[in-house]
Amino acid sequence: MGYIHFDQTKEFDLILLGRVAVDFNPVDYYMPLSESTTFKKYLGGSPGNIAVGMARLGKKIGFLGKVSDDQFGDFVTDYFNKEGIDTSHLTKCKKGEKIGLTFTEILSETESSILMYRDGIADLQLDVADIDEEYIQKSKAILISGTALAQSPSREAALKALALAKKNNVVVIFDIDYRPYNWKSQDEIGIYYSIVAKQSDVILGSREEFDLTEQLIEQGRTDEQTAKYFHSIGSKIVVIKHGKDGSTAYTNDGNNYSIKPFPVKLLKSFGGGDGYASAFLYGLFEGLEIIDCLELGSASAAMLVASHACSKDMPTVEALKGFITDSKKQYGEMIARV
Ligand SMILES: Nc1ncnc2c1ncn2[C@@H]1O[C@H](COP(=O)(O)OP(=O)(O)OP(=O)(O)O)[C@@H](O)[C@H]1O
Ligand SMILES: O=C(O)C[C@@H](O)[C@H](O)C(=O)CO
Repeated sequence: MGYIHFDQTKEFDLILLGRVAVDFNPVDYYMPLSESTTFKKYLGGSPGNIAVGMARLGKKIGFLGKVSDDQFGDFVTDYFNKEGIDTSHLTKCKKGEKIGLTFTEILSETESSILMYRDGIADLQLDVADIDEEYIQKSKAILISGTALAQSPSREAALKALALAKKNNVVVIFDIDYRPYNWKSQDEIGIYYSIVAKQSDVILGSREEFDLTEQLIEQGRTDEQTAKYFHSIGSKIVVIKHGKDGSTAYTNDGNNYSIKPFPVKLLKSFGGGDGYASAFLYGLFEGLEIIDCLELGSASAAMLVASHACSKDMPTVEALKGFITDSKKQYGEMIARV
């Protein structure tokens, strides 16, 4: 059943709004970051990773974002260009703002942390003047990444993009994407996350991220109560993730579909969410059944937590489907289906 109507006449499948950053993942991992000496550099930033993931899956992707006017800004822009992602609206800051740097600490297969350098950050300089209605009109959907709401002027830019998407019948996808670093207060998180979530067709987040979103609406909701609420005000699909315990998609016809993680040898515990989002959304654009979209998302997530990188290790359709086939051969057809 098609829960989301995408206008097939549009040039872009998805335009993402938010940060693109630079990840430095230690080569000498399974030790404290303070002891690591060697790192690999990758494009990073959750929406940046999702953009790469969806481009790898063959989707036509645009991006609304700001980067630094330096070699790292060039790196991510060139990377997007090589992946076929439109960078016409990925613009450079003019006052020396710096791109986000993410140093990851991989203590063990299951313990990781992320040290973010985000002072004077470029991506939060996205301005309402950068939000072009003609660009948004060209897309089936936009994805707003929650961290873009953390500070002005990016906050107002994201809200303008939201308003223009609604005005032009462009599907709105909200990846809640909570990163504490740039938020000034819990109240601001509740205010701005709820504004966007209430107007979104698809919402993706962990239970904790939905709790933050609902803190000024009603606290302590169950997943079912959360989904029912957002469906009652217009959301079509609510996806609630529970890490290694899997995830569930709630659709506005009252059905829900759950998926478990694919068994995989973990290398790191982060990056799964970006693989999950890119492959799940790919499935939606392909018009697949929700359970098939979830299976793709769960498989991509597993591939990402088993990899050293996020963006660089995003799978192609062939690799993703090969992983699923191999997993089912090894563990059984229902390995991830609940
Ligand atoms: N140990 C694991 N083995 C296999 N898959 C996993 C594991 N941990 C997480 N995943 C997959 O990754 C998905 C997303 O993970 P999680 O719920 O942590 O989202 P997230 O916090 O947004 O991820 P990220 O670390 O990218 O921000 C899970 O729903 C699951 O499918
Ligand atoms: O989202 C971030 O800013 C961190 C990313 O750069 C990093 O790749 C990650 O943790 C992805 O989930």
